[in-house]
Amino acid sequence: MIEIRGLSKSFVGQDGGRVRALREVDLDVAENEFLTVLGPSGCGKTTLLKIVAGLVPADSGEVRVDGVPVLGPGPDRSMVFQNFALLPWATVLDNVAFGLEMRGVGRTEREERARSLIATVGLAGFETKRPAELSGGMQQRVGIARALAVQPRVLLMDEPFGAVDEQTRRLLQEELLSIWEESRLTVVFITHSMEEAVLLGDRVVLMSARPGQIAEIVPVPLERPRSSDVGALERSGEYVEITAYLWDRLRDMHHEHRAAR
Ligand SMILES: Nc1ncnc2c1ncn2[C@@H]1O[C@H](COP(=O)(O)OP(=O)(O)OP(=O)(O)O)[C@@H](O)[C@H]1O
Repeated sequence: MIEIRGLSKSFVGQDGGRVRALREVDLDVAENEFLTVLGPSGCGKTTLLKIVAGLVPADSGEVRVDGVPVLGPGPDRSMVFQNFALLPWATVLDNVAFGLEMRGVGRTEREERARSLIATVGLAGFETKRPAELSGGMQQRVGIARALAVQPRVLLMDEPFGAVDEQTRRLLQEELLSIWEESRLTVVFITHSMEEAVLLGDRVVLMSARPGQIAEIVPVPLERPRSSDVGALERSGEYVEITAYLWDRLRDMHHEHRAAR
């Protein structure tokens, strides 16, 4: 469904030097797949996601969604950001309905859809609050509802649970899993957590640093649905084994990177 071919991207750093963020990345994401992306800091994960979102142009290569080249942002793809990126002056309801308003959906319909999604993410009753009145976890629930409001086919999530406490993170993981299990969404999810990558993903993409390339793709053959008993899953031998394998690979990559410098 998402085809990424030969994607390269460089930036000019503050010292005027060139930073190669991505080099010749090829990746396919299947329809309804939950793909997680893991890699050392600065390996180009966010850049990759932003190029798929159409927010940043690639230097070379291309991204296609259902065969159509990505030339900019589109209603088929929604992004969820680590720092929530909500409109501070707008209510929860208006934040969630914002994308629909931009697309010209009438007030009654957009408010109806927004209310239903606010309930889905567990925030019924908070429609008139503003972001500053909410906890980080609640703000990210708004971020997820806002992304889902436009009924995208692809959800692009950039470390969405990186800024919330551990307990909230667990709840949000379970909620995201159940939303995804009931939908036909395709998800690309960036994380720093090996555990999160395994818990959520059908496959884990391991990226290596400078320039960012795909080092390996690790399948996660754990049973679905996973939302009902995350605790049991985390105690299973398979889960522990895959997580340990990811750590071995990341540690090797870290040592190789240090040796090459
Ligand atoms: N707009 C920009 N201008 C200059 N350099 C940039 C820009 N955006 C990203 N970079 C550089 O490109 C490289 C990849 O950045 P990117 O944010 O994609 O990595 P990341 O893997 O998401 O990092 P992290 O895990 O720390 O969020 C980094 O070296 C970063 O400093």
